[in-house]
Amino acid sequence: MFAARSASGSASRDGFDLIPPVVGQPTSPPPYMPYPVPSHVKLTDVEMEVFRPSEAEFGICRISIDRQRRKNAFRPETVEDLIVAFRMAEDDPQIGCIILQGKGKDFCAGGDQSVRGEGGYSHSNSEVPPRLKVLDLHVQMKRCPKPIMAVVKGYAVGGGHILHMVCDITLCDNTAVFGQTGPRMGSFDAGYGCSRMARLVGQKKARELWFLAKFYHAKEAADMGLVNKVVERGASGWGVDYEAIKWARRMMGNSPSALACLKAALNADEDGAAGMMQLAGNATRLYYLTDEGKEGREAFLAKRPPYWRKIPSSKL
Ligand SMILES: CC(C)(COP(=O)(O)OP(=O)(O)OC[C@H]1O[C@@H](n2cnc3c(N)ncnc32)[C@H](O)[C@@H]1OP(=O)(O)O)[C@@H](O)C(=O)NCCC(=O)NCCSC(=O)CCC(=O)c1ccccc1C(=O)O
Repeated sequence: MFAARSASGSASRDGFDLIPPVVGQPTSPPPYMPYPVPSHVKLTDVEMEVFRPSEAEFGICRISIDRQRRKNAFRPETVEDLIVAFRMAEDDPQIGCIILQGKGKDFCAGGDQSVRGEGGYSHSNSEVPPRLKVLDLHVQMKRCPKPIMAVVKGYAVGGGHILHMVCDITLCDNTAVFGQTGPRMGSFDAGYGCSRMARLVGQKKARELWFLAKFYHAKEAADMGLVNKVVERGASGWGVDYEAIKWARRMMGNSPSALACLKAALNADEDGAAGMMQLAGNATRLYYLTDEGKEGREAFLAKRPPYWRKIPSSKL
């Protein structure tokens, strides 16, 4: 039961107190288990894990880029693994929230420059000129109906910085460093790398980030609106991982369909007709559940005219 509302109101009475306490202590690694990846799926550059806080809750799927020798820079195979991993997490009805992180000390140092050839990134199966397909991954992440949260430690630069910006929420610890390097490296992202950034930090600041290609520490990034919360790393280094579990449980305690529709709505203006289509798809999905939607299907299958007037909701 809720306590009686005080005259002045209270920010702590927002329902969070109804969620059971956080599991585990930040002195040991968070209790993720290997995700049950089917045997026909081979992930070489990405690790998938799962943590379900309790039987009553959805699970959190944690997707980690694992190329630590190159500061988790992504090559074409990494992007393909991420596309597969996000698809699995999105389609899994047991999963309520997805976390994207880098394994080890860094989030991601962008596109792997050592496999970048004359026309793009070399890959045996790629078209000519080769490309990273990372823009396809960005679109997939934005279309995913589940919240995606970036957990950033160390460098999130170049294409790695864009990956965190495309996520719905970003948490980081005080080791995090953010920035674009493209203009120094002979690269740029004129897609979400520009439009999303300008929406997050404003046009002037976005131009500063791209034109100067500077790096920014966690607090500066948070002050600019790139980051939701900076968490003290703590002695163990797991501080932000436990905070991420807390945020995920908080989101997963809310209505999944409400979150999916809100995500689509918040993306809609940036994504033009494709964004409206995503939002509209949710409306059609909900409509299928109405008596009116069912009557249309039943009438067709019974080879009779639909009888709309028997349904009160047809007055709309
Ligand atoms: C991140 C650094 C500042 C870290 O510096 P430091 O701590 O000193 O570590 P290093 O010794 O430099 O790094 C250790 C080790 O990792 C290798 N490495 C780091 N980053 C990369 C990388 N991006 N590619 C390949 N290898 C990398 C480094 O060489 C070291 O290896 P050794 O063998 O020990 O020498 C610093 O590392 C740094 O500045 N890194 C580069 C950051 C960067 O510029 N990233 C790429 C930007 S371009 C991009 O991301 C592509 C964007 C993209 O994909 C795209 C987007 C939109 C449309 C199209 C595309 C597209 O298809 O291109």
